Amino acid sequence: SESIMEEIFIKRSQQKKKTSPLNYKERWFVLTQEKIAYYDFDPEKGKRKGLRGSVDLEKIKCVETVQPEPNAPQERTYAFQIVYDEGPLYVYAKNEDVRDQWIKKLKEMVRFNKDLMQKYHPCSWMDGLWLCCHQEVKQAMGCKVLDN
Ligand SMILES: O=C1Cc2cc(OC(F)(F)F)ccc2N1
Repeated sequence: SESIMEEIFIKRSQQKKKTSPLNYKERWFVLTQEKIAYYDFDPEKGKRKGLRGSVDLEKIKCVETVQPEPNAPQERTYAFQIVYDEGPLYVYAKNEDVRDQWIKKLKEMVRFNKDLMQKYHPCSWMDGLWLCCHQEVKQAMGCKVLDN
């Protein structure tokens, strides 16, 4: 189905091993009724290229802001997390307004999902541990209660 929102975000790769380097790539994100997908794109032509991945909205368990990583560069200030059954995904917006628009819309679209999280991690998973609570199990229950 047609797109609801589109945006260029930086995304953080999933770090398979705590010793493997993290990398950050600019991707073209497209939100539709059933999924959030991201693509490679040509910045010169402003053209979308290949699909790189997607997450079905029904698999999402949490969409929240996340604290910037320690010493994050300015382009990774406005961070948010999309948590699904395979773990957390980190996305960085160019400003607070764009980030908050996407979080608001994603929350609205997943509000009836089953197994939504009641607690989340306010900091990211990095190098084998949660930077908020220092638990070393990626599936560890969130350490902060979600209000409202
Ligand atoms: O390795 C990956 C794959 C990925 C996808 C993504 O955005 C989402 F949710 F798929 F739309 C955000 C971050 C990452 N990191």
